[in-house]
Amino acid sequence: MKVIVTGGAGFIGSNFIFYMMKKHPDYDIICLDSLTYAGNLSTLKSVMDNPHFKFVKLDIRDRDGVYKLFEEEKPDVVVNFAAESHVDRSIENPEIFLETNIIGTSVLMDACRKYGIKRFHQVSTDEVYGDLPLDRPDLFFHEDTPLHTSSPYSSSKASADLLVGAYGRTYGLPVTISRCSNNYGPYQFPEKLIPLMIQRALNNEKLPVYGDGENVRDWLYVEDHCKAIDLILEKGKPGEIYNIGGHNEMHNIDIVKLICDYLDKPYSLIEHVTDRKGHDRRYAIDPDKIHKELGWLPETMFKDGIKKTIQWYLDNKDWWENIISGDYQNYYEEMYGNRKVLDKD
Ligand SMILES: Cc1cn([C@H]2C[C@H](O)[C@@H](COP(=O)(O)OP(=O)(O)O[C@H]3O[C@H](C)C(=O)[C@H](O)[C@H]3O)O2)c(=O)[nH]c1=O
Repeated sequence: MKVIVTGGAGFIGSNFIFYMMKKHPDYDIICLDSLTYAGNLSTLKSVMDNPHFKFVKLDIRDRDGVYKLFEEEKPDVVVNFAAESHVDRSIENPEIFLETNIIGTSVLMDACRKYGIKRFHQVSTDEVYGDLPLDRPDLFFHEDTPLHTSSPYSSSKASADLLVGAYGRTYGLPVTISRCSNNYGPYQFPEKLIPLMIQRALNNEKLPVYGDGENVRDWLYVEDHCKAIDLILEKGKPGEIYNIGGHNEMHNIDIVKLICDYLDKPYSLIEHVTDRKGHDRRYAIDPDKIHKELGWLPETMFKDGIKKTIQWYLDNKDWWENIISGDYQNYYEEMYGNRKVLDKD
């Protein structure tokens, strides 16, 4: 089995490569990644010399490059993790989100059509469903919940999902889609809530919580997510969508306080700042379908996953210190500097 993993030098993609190489040591894995700011070759150093692994630096928008790769490699399966994924960046600069997330996905699927494929799997997000109100804890996203996006990021992912469905129906491409909730774990780029707060708390820097901090996210340990995708590749039905949630809803402010507690840092570091534009209030997935049909359930309790994650960032300071130096630091200071500190009451 030959699997192309796009975006494999990023957070979820790299964790998926590690998971697959352990679970299926006989599979050949090709990582296709353009190494944007969020992709890191150093993340993949433990697999670089494995004869079943190959890294190819390529942008999924590069049609000629993608076709050439497919012609040479004749992959059986493509799992598309490659995406611009950060909501705040999409609000500042939507264009690259549309190009990579929509056009890039269509280029990959055109290559699949041209060279043949057993499965094209699209890694998507629960953000395509929009948000749920805080005062209706009885409501959850289901696979047939209407798409109702808020940000340029989620709109680009929803557009890609629609295209994937269309390629399945019109061209008979064997496609599946998964929509996950918020992932956390090792190798996450420190612009996302959990690693950002860990890294800043360790440096005794202010912890910027958007708005009142009551927004809810459903946290999924990245390895559980990887297991679910592997199951979908093995047992999922072409044409189907599977939601993958952690069944673990938490308010942002509680996560930030928990990180302070683990790192023995004072809550006085926490600063409520201008809210994200269009900020989704609550995400919550009902994982019933993937549980009933494929037997998947999240295995990692949040209290264990967050401990493992914090410990990983403590043990791998070199990895993230390297990443946040230089350009990223300047970018972050600019973004963060634009946010006003809100009064406490
Ligand atoms: C960076 C940051 C975030 N936040 C808030 C904003 C959100 O309510 C929550 C999580 O934010 P983050 O940007 O880490 O993740 P989401 O916007 O929920 O989106 C993430 O999860 C979905 C499923 C994807 O599909 C996205 O690709 C992924 O980025 O913390 C703050 O309060 N302060 C901060 O400095």
